Amino acid sequence: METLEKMLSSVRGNFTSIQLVLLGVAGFVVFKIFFNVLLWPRFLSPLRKLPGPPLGNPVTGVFLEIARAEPGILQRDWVKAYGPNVRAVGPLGIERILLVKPEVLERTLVSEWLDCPRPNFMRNILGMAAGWGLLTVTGDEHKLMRKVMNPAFSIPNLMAQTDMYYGPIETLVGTLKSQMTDQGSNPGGTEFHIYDWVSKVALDIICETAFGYKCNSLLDPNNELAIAYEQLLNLQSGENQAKITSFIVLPGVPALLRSDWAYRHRDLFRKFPLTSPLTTMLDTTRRIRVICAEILASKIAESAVVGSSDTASKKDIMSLLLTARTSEDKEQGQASPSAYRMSDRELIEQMLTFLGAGHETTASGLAWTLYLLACNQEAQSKLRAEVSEVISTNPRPDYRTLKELKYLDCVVQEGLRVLPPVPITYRKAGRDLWFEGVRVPKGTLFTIPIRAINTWKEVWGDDAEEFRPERWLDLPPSYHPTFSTLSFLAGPHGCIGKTMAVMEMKAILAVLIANFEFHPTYEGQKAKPTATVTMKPSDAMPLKIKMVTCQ
Ligand code: HEM
Repeated sequence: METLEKMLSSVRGNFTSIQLVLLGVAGFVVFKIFFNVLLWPRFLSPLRKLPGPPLGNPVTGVFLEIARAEPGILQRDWVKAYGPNVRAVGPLGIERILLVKPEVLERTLVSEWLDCPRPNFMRNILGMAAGWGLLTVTGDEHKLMRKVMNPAFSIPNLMAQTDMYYGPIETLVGTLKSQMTDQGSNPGGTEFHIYDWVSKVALDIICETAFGYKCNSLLDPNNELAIAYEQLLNLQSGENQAKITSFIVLPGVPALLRSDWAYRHRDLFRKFPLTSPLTTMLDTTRRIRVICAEILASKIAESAVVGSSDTASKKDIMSLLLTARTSEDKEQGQASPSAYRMSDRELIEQMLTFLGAGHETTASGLAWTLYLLACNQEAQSKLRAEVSEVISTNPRPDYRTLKELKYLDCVVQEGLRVLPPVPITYRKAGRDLWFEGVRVPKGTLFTIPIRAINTWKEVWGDDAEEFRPERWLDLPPSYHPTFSTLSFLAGPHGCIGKTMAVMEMKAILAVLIANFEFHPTYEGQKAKPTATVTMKPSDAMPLKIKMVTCQ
């Protein structure tokens, strides 16, 4: 005892108190890193019993492999190799488990969704790129916000909106036809980067259905919103994504990036390689917000002048949210403390969310489906036979007619199943949970490998990865109506725009397939998906198009 005291006092004698505190902090940090990166995942975690890929380098874990792979494919390979309960260790020892089985997905996405929120890094990235709206809120705030928005996505409203799709679709058909004529007759077909075109038509449709705003990106290359939005989308390379993600996870950064200071000093970010994409992101999202604010202001002014009945007659989502807000205010004199009243600022964030969540996803879904049809001429001809019969007599089929086109429905479901625009999503354990007898510690990351789930051979059979629309006419007994395809996810955070997106895709495909034939640009053309927020074609999907001569 005496010797120990002597040792301690000799140690104390050599250091000042501040040095001792610093030494203690440094020792704690080194131990914490050692514990998190090596001890916990390798020897202590209850999840270490689950099968999975080798832990790899302690600093990066499986991160580099994931970053290099085609989106969703590595996860699919893991499920094939290790079964549905896979554990993988990411950077700095952070553990993740893959959720594939319907029982576990049901708990995470539906019955225990409040205990399995979106992880902060995901909310911050979505908030930066797609507004601080429905995609970023959670818990009670989410429940209230979603309740206010659900009526805008109701079937009667979607029925009323369907006709709005056809203006942009007809413009697209006319533009493609005139470009084909300009390029002279080409028996093999004219090559188009199809993603760029469906992206424009999807932007024009979402602007009209969400805000009643004519963006006209198909015809007007100078439209402010289209330009700002295109610049924002161009940021979405894998490299930029990695830079933004690694910066945004640092403490305090999301709050900093939301501040006016960050916007005013946005040029500073350009000077450092890690933060360089943020300058464009801050600039473009601010420009989009300003345009959205102008649209909103004109709607508010319009409803004040001509009365809210005029706004009420409009079917775009923003007018509906505004009408709901105005009538609630009238009913209550002022909103009761318990009622959820969306402020102007929140409405603007929602507009950004609809643009972000509703545009690129639909455009990617269309591009992939057209590619799959180009590679499967038999399915394409069968679809043409079905849609041409309708389009030849009724060029603008309504909601009910589109819904009744059985093969079109099979094609859309199958395209979204095989190449889902959102190939992976994440949740985290908000508390300790038990899955299949294994304790899942609070903070564990859940990977929901949508692409792997959609093509899981245990459910879909040996041809699970093939595009075969007919399978929807005779579903396998192992098919689960909610959890066997998760292209739109499920549960309270499932896609609010699902029916709208499906109807829009159906209308666009019906008209395009009735007017054009789609072919690969070379034999054996392969899809080239790139990992951004959504999975889109890295080559903008070149396809050859020919006009359909007789219907
Ligand atoms: C083919 C097209 C689409 C696909 C594949 C798709 C897919 C998804 C997925 C997978 C999610 C869940 C994300 C997550 O929690 O991890 C989601 C959520 C969402 N989607 Fe879509 N979406 C599409 C179109 C649309 C459209 C057209 C809109 C609106 C106009 C929209 C609005 C939203 C919103 C607001 C959420 C957040 C819902 C919530 O958390 O309550 N989406 N979507």
